[in-house]
Amino acid sequence: MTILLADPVVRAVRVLDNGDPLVPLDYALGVLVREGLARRLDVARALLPSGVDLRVVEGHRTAAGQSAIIERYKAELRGLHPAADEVELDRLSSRFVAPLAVAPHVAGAAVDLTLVTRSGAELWMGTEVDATPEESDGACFFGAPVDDEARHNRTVLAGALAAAGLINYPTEWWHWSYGDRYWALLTGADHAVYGPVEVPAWARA
Ligand SMILES: C[C@@H](N)C(=O)N[C@H](C)C(=O)O
Repeated sequence: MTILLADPVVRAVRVLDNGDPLVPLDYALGVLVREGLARRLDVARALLPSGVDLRVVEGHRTAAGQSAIIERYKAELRGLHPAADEVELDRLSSRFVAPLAVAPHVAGAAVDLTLVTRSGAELWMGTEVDATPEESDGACFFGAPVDDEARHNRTVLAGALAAAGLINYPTEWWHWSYGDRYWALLTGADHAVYGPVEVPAWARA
């Protein structure tokens, strides 16, 4: 059964931040991630079939950016589920966006990504990156019944990223992380190694 990011077991995981800095990815303009994650993405890239590469769409996200996505999506959910209380809204929204307290992107520990050919064409994955459960009728879930091409490409993506030490958030085929609380919970690590981190001065506009 999928553990959602709103589940209290995620928040209960300890964080002992190892202080890895945020670093830019030279193959993804404007994207910052923790150094340990960047190294693992390099490993994953090397494991991909010839002619296929990662397109990293997003890495570190500010707390304000995370909160804005939460508020926007919760407003949509309130319209769709007028009888839902706040606990249920938190649960539903965490299928698509993490609660701020445990947000992997805010820790620089997560990437949203897909696969591209050498010429930059995106491979078919069954949905666009960031399609909500409602927009995609559930096809955004990694294990959803998608067509053979999308299943093959999701399997290639997962094979490289999992071998490099990342874990997937099962409600989003494109979301992978290393070092955050969710990663620690799923891998059985004693603690998370990345907590919330600010954008360094050198990277601010
Ligand atoms: C909003 C979506 N792109 C995303 O990043 N979701 C994950 C679960 C997150 O908020 O960490």
